[in-house]
Amino acid sequence: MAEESSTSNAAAAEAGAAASLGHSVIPIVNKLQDIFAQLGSQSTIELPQVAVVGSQSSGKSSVLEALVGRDFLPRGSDICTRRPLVLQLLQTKPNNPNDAADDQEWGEFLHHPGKRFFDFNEIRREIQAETEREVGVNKGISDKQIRLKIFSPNVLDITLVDLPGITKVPVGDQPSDIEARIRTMIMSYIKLPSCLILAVTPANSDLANSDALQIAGNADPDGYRTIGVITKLDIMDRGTDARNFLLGKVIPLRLGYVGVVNRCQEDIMKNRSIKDALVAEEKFFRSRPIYSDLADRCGVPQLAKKLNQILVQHIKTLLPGLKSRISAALVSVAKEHASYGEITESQAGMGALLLNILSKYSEAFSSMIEGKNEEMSTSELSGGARIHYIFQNIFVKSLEEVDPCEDLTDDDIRTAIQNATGPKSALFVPEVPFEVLIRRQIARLMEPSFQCAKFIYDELIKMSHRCMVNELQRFPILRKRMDEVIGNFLRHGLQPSEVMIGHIIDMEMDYINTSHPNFIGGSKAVEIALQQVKSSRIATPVPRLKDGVDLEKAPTSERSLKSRAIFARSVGGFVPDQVVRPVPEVEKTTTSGSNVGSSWGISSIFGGSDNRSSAKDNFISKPFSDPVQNMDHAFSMIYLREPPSVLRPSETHSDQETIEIAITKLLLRSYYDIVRKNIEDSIPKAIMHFLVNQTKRDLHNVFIEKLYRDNLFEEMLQEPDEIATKRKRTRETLRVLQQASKTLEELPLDTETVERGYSLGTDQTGLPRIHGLPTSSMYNTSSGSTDSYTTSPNSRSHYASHSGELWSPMYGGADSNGGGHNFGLYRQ
Ligand SMILES: Nc1nc2c(ncn2[C@@H]2O[C@H](COP(=O)(O)OP(=O)(O)OP(=O)(O)O)[C@@H](O)[C@H]2O)c(=O)[nH]1
Repeated sequence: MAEESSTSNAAAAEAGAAASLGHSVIPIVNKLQDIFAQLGSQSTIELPQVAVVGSQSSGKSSVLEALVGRDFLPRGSDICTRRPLVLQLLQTKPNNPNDAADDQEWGEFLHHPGKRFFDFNEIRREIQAETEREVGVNKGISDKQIRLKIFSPNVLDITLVDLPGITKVPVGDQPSDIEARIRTMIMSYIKLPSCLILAVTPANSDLANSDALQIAGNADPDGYRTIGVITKLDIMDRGTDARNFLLGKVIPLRLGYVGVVNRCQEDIMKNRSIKDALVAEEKFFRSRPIYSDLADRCGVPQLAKKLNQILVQHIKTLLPGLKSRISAALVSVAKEHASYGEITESQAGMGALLLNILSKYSEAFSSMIEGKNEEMSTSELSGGARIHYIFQNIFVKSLEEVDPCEDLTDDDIRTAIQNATGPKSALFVPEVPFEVLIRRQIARLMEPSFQCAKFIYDELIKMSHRCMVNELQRFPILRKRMDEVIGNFLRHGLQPSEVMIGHIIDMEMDYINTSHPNFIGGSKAVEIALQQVKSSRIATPVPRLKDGVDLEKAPTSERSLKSRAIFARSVGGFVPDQVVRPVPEVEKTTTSGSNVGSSWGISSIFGGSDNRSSAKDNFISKPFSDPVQNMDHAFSMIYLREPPSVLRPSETHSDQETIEIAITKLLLRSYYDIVRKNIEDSIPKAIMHFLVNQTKRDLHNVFIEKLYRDNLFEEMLQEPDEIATKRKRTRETLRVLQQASKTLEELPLDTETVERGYSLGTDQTGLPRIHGLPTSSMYNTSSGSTDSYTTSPNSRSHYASHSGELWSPMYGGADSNGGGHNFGLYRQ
């Protein structure tokens, strides 16, 4: 007898713990929270909140209390919960597990910040008082929350909500629409997809009319997050039982039902403890054979188990994300740790390390240029690709866009042509001005070519800075010295490439190869120029050119020109600066018109008059000073005007000049194209050869020559203190992450292990180990004894088939019967 009672006490103690909500999940959650903390993230595991709903006095607060395992909620036969109570359970971590003070549990209300309530009876009184402060003493209700935090080392971080019960008839201070108001209030909590609903219905009422199931059905029509709780099984009408309710035969529910027996009002008056109540509950079910085959759906521990299963499912859904975060963190921390390297103190070791760094740097630099860099970016161009871009998209493209005649006005060309012929009237194609002008244009290519080399140089400098950034972090002195060496080396590499660029452009300017097969040549240029002028004349409404010449009237000349690669020309008259003497329009037209008309073409070689002479006539305003005539004072002197300091060609173009200009432009463009192609090809080659490839080839040697000195090892491999600290810190983070990853791998998330309860510890190796606890159920502690009733797999499948439950928890389907569980309660 004595033995039986001690067994019963032990069972009661264990039941208290086992019945608590989340008891068996706490170790998993704790471990996961630790992992989050190790990852340095603020985020924690968010568990779904649990709300109890049901009609007034159905036993909601009693169920919640039993799940929490502490008496602290006002309960009574009358309306008790009149404001929503949001109860946040928060786990405290004992600083010292051996210190009893660390085991303390207390409550804190939002409306009493900072005040700790260690006496749970006082918490109950404060809930009552706070309710009354808001809604008076006469049964009034309010949707204004009371927020209470319970701190305890033995709870799971979860939020529970106790809601006012549904009532139909207003009493006391209740408004006439009390039912609608309460329903709206309840819905605002249970409609949240993350809310688990405990739909509480007393067994002594009609389940088909259950307010709880009705409102839960509205919020969760698929039943993925609603558990039916049948209370007061002990006060059912004699001769009735709740079997059909529990089996889901009255109203099927996906997550099923759990029947419970809480303390009656008398128990409350007598201050019966929850532990005792759990023992009494167990006795109740044990003494009712009608429930013997429904062991998995009878009793508060079973309700806690069901909730635990759902929480496990929830945690399972979080794991993949957590795992990938840990893996990512592991990779980056491992890399960072490797970048801090190991400490080397011997001279030989330092030499080898330095040599290794210099070689790796040179290789990394070459790889960057060649595009073989391991850490190749996919978001932007880097290394060699940027060099290619500078050559092709900047240098070549800019050159292609250049028009060699762009900054040459017709007047410039005309002036050049006239200057080139000197005092004579030139007869043939203006070759000299072409060469002068093309040289000027080729010279323009010098600057962009130098610029291109500078861009590549800058690019190489940038690349050198990006090389081995992490690895060299620990050796700032070496990094600085290497930057100096490579900077000097690149600067020296720039010089020969610039010299070469100068040569290439000079070569192009030095010899204008008019025999180049791609050059248009004089005759073709003449032909095209004539066509151009002709078609432009046709296009213009005025049939005559500005100087009054109709080219159609010169067919012979054209033919002659077409047949020859050169053509004769008649130089347009020089007109002095307009300031000197403006030429009347009529006079100009007549002069040049007759000129061109007669001198255009081959015929003009022999018969053409020189414009300059006619122009000259215009300038004569004073008699020529002659010594003979000077003697004769009877005659007035003829004075020539001083030639103007600046002479410009006349404003008007002769027809011939127009063609000459067109020809010159054609020749310029054609030859420029040839040069441009050469430059576009040879400048990048020169830069690659003298600067880029030279650097690649010789960098390693230069490093060795400049930096690999016995007496420099120590100085260059000097590490800042901060690196040593970082190395230590990352080593620790790495260890923690490895452990977290291993813990995660070993988390026993199969339902069976979780239900049985387990704890995670650390073995001597520092790695986590898992203990299976004997059991989380009070009912099979004495397995093998006659009091232990284990449900056989057969019997489980039997009642499963009768259950009418569609077990598929909100986080993705698990079998509520949890094949292989050992939760048998009662003798069959
Ligand atoms: N006999 C018996 N009485 C119970 C049981 N559950 C609750 N009671 C009693 O029923 C009354 C109401 O319980 P509460 O837990 O306050 O019910 P509630 O649904 O929270 O009530 P309100 O918040 O007022 O809506 C109390 O007197 C409880 O002691 C049970 O399983 N058996």
